[in-house]
Amino acid sequence: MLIAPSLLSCDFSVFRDEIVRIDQGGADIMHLDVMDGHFVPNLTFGAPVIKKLRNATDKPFDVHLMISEPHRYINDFADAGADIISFHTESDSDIDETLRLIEARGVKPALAIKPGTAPEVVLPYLDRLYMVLVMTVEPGFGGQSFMPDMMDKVTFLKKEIGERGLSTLIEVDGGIAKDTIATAAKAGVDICVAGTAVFGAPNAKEAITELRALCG
Ligand SMILES: O=C(CO)[C@H](O)[C@H](O)COP(=O)(O)O
Ligand SMILES: [Fe+2]
Repeated sequence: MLIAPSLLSCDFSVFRDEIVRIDQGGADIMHLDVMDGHFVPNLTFGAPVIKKLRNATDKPFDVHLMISEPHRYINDFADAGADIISFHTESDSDIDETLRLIEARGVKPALAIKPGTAPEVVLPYLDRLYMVLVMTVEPGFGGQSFMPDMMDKVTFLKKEIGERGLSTLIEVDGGIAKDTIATAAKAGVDICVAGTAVFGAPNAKEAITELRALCG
């Protein structure tokens, strides 16, 4: 299991130091939540901020776009140093065109689905995807409760990935904590995003170590 702390819950007044802290704490991937106040009712940061932070770590930058028109900004996030770009199937952008923009930049493409979205929507694109992001809360805010019934989507997608002989990864995002991560691990999740569970803990390194250990 790879642990991807969500910087959404970090202390933004020392954003760079927070990245260094979780890098040294054993984070595998840096999860960066981009929100536009339109696709979701919250605003965070964009490509210029990510670009300035890119040299704080060598770990991959996993950019989760919660924006209405992701296709308009793919080049900006690629220029900023994104390693993985996830965008939502529920956005207004054409999925095929947006994937092509990501592929053209050599960035790893991922599709994200909200809790109300059926996993079947990603199937036509599965063989092009590095990862599928299954949301386990409604996107927009950290600190919400994990939705265990989303694991049915993980099981469904893992089966499809296996049958097609693909290596597409499954990431879950929202409410991952000490009491929920084993459920995700059992379902076959490859990457767990954790915001509150890492940044709300007294010691981020211990929190990351404990989360990983709970996966068995
Ligand atoms: O995409 C997100 C919210 O839309 C965040 O990545 C997610 O909520 C992480 O926070 P937490 O672990 O506190 O639930
Ligand atoms: Fe996220």
